[in-house]
Amino acid sequence: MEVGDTRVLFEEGMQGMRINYYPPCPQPESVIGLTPHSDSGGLTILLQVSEIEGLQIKKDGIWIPVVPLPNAFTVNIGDILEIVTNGIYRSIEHRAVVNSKKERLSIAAFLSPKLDGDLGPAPSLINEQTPALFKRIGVADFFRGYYSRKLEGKSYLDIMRIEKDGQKY
Ligand SMILES: O=C(O)CCC(=O)C(=O)O
Ligand SMILES: [Fe+2]
Repeated sequence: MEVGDTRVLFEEGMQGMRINYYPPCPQPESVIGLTPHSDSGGLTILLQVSEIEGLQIKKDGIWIPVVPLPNAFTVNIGDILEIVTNGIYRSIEHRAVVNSKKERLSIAAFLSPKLDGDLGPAPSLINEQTPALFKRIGVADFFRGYYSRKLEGKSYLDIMRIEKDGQKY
């Protein structure tokens, strides 16, 4: 992949930050802290404060805890990186569960492209053998669509997939 393909997209990009607070819950199995989703941006840098467990990723249909390491960030791949790499890097579906005794805090920094461009698979990755798997879309329209829906696994990314012979790839 040519460096310029990512530079043009992420140069002068945006950084958003979300602080999530999960109070303790006496019936943790009956609630969810944060519903399953993939992050919209390029990369997410996440701090699981005080190393309290709660983040889980979905791998082969199974939820797996991401055990926080002391003094370490967790880095998640977001939907935009999946689109730009034409599916070579996959965004990760994740959720947060709550704890019966301990409160939990996480701080997520989302690194995204600037709003006034468009995004799609990097031109240097596309040829006849490996056609584009995702549509091109304006960055602002992409985020408008993402935030106007419920968080629901990777369902928004599925809308971006190009349909071929009646099938989405
Ligand atoms: O609390 C966590 O560990 C996950 C937070 C998260 O996925 C998000 O803010 O998008
Ligand atoms: Fe997330």
